[in-house]
Amino acid sequence: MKLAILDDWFDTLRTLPCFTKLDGIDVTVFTDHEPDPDRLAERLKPFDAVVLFRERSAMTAQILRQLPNLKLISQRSVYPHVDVDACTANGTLLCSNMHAGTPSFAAAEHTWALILAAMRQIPQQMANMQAGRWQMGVGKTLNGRTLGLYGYGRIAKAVETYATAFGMNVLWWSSEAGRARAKADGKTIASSRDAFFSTPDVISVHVRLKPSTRGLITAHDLALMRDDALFVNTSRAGLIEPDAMLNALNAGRPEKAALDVFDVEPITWLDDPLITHPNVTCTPHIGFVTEDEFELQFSDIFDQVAAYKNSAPIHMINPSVWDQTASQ
Ligand SMILES: NC(=O)C1=CN([C@@H]2O[C@H](COP(=O)(O)OP(=O)(O)OC[C@H]3O[C@@H](n4cnc5c(N)ncnc54)[C@H](OP(=O)(O)O)[C@@H]3O)[C@@H](O)[C@H]2O)C=CC1
Ligand SMILES: O=C(O)C(=O)CO
Repeated sequence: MKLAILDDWFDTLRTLPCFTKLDGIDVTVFTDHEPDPDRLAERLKPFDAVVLFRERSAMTAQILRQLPNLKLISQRSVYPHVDVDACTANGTLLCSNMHAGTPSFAAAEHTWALILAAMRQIPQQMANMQAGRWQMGVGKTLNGRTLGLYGYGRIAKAVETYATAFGMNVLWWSSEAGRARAKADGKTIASSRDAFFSTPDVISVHVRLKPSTRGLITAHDLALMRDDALFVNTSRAGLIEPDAMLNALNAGRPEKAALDVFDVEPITWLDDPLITHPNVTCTPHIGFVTEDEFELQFSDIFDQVAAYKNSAPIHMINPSVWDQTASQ
């Protein structure tokens, strides 16, 4: 069996203990990204199976038509960048690890790393020290402040548990269905969407990107935020209306942003006005990048590949789930 792993840009999977589950399988790891569909199809022709590190290479009908011998696609998490109908037409089995590992703790912890770094100006304080300057940037205490959480899903709930430990008040907003679930769980929901944006000291967004949530957070929403507030995004940049984040920071509302996700990843140029903005704390999409999380998630993926090779039963999810989720 020949397996291609796509978009493992830093060749990290090979270092995981669970990689040994692929023993006996001829594995090729592609550390570059091939954006051209026909060239990607050409690249994949020799392979029986493909593992998608995340939603970077779309498995479209155009590609799958050229891969009649592709037997298995296993993708981490669930995104709509794999054409389910084309897989069915092709006889390609599509699996995900979605129901096994969840990325909630790693991403939630990283959300807090960003909040703390921004509130205490840690990157700036460290840069000053390393430049030989002993200066004191005055930070903000979290205790007693209000955290606004947008989206009532796995990561938002994990983020909330740490907020409680910091003595923060939590105010929620989500889709109507999310708000109904939050209300049933006894959470405090903002009286209106506008009230949600105008009240908190920190707002963190935890929503999936799909056609209906693209541009969900608008320039109007950001302009409602306090002029001393922090906006945090570890979900997807496409949830924010194009250019709204930079314009809002330049207008001074919110004061700061802490970002793990960007419109184009990886960035390939210097002087990006958002990333180099003095009021932005940023990281290169590392919310889920921990040894523990990788092991948890790819262990499932590699089990599926090995099960397929050994003709053993594979954990599958209902294809209709693919319609419910999406990303960039
Ligand atoms: N930075 C990183 O490395 C990582 C980022 N992520 C990202 O974090 C985000 C959250 O993931 P996770 O918590 O697992 O997702 P979940 O699916 O558990 O939760 C998503 C939430 O979004 C809500 N939602 C959906 N549509 C809307 C809408 N129109 N308005 C408001 N809320 C809406 C859902 O509510 P409902 O379903 O009730 O409508 C749900 O509460 C995702 O974007 C994911 O891609 C995840 C892991 C790592
Ligand atoms: O699982 C996710 O949504 C991530 O951002 C990591 O790819």
